[in-house]
Amino acid sequence: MGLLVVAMRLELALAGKLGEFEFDLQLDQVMDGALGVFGPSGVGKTSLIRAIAGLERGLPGRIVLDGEVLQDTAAGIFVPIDKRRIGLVFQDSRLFPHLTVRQNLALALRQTRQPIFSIQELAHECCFSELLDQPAPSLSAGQRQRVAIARALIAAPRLLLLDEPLAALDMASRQHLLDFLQRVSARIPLLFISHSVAETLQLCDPIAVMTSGRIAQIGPGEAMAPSLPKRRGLGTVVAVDPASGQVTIQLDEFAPDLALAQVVGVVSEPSWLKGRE
Ligand SMILES: Nc1ncnc2c1ncn2[C@@H]1O[C@H](COP(=O)(O)OP(=O)(O)OP(=O)(O)O)[C@@H](O)[C@H]1O
Repeated sequence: MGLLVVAMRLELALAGKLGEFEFDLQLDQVMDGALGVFGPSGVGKTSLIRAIAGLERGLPGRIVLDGEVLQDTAAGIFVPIDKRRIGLVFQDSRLFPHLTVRQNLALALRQTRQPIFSIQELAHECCFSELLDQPAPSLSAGQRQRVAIARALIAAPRLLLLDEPLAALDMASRQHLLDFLQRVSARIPLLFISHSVAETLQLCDPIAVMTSGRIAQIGPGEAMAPSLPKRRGLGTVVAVDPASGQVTIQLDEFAPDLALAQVVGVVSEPSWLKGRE
């Protein structure tokens, strides 16, 4: 990947209802790097990226990307999804089931005359080179997600929208892909939705916080961090040494503040150990 900083302006003003849920989405943002969108379940994050991608016709208003009007309901403009040059990855992205991984990627490659990545490069970066000739249905959920990210990138989108793209992945793959997405964001601006504060803070700057159909706040990652939910994660105790008080915990969610095998403290006499052998 060469170094080329790409920035583009995204202007968005959409107001209306989907079902009983009311939206008033306003955003005017230079997309440069990765914009994180954070918020509890059901506040409208997926609807926001569906609208930008051209999958949501139910929200009237205006969307302008890089000076191109993608939607202007009053003027009767709605550019269809395949003409927007916007990549999209969902939590449970589907591949074409009758094709191999390579064929899925080759099909997406046909959508662009100016590819940024080759199939081999993406297979290597997203760690699925050995799966290229496998039929798509044989993939695990995590493998499918890695291929879905590659498929979105191979079409050389001008903007990549990611909705919980790493949810199906194990910790090591998540960290690997976060590093890769960080490098990608120097070439292609990203809009990244995740329920993980740690992931969002690692990859994204700025960060937008949504509440009930609106973008309530947007600001630099550092400034937004204190208003994000407290970092929590699941972990499993894998070893206890009562003599030294050392408890080894394997984290199920990666924690960017902690290095591998870092000692964060010693439990002198954990109460929950009392009475155990
Ligand atoms: N096409 C639709 N018809 C009716 N209601 C809809 C439609 N699309 C979205 N909604 C409603 O809009 C609200 C926001 O949904 P959305 O999926 O965008 O939230 P979210 O923040 O992405 O949630 P999660 O984090 O759980 O994925 C929900 O109440 C949902 O039921």
